[in-house]
Amino acid sequence: MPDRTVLERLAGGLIVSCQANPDSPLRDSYIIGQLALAAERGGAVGLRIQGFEDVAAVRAVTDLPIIGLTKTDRDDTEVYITPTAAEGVRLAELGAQIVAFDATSRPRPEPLADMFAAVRVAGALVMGDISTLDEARAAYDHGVDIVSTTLSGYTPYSRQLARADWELMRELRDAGLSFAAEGRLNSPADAAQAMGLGASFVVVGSAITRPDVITGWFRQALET
Ligand SMILES: CC(=O)N[C@H](C=O)[C@@H](O)[C@H](O)[C@H](O)COP(=O)(O)O
Repeated sequence: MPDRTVLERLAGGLIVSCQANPDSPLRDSYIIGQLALAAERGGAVGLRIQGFEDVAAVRAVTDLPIIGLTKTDRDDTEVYITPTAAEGVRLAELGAQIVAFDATSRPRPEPLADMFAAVRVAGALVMGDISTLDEARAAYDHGVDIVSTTLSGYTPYSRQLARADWELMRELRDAGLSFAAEGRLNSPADAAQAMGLGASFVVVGSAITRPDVITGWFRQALET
């Protein structure tokens, strides 16, 4: 059975997403492991890690809780974050205590409830990456342990914002639904604001672990 106390370990804390796109110079599992160690040194209470190799590499260097996911391009669906139960189970076997799934309302290859159940049997909790309040409600109906605002702006029907989706966070809070805040939290002030809006914990990626993206922010600021 999954260890539910992992959510208590994460509560109120910072989870750092250590991911590198295939075209990034940082795309190397050793480097991802080093980014994870740097995040731990800075006080992260958990890590969000993409792909089997990176989850294994990070598990080998730290005991921090891992939220694992895959990013899989498929011809038959728009869903790309952990689209199948088999991927989720493998992530759990490699040491992810929480597996993140796309929990949007888009057509998917396998039913959410089945994927959640399979991952639980493998010993991990499930996070539902959502883009709207309705998707969060549906994810809880299907038995999710926590939802994350990850996919706001990444479905055509959700708010398309250049900043974090504070409105979605307020909606989740007002509906009494536990949530992780994630997506475009690009400064310490953003992270603190998300906690102030009732997030259980916050997940930050680009602003900490994507120097190519951060460099672009600075370059743009100099151009204007
Ligand atoms: C939409 C999607 O695929 N998000 C991914 C989910 O794991 C990551 O690429 C993000 O970096 C992560 O969600 C953190 O967000 P931000 O990098 O904005 O702090």
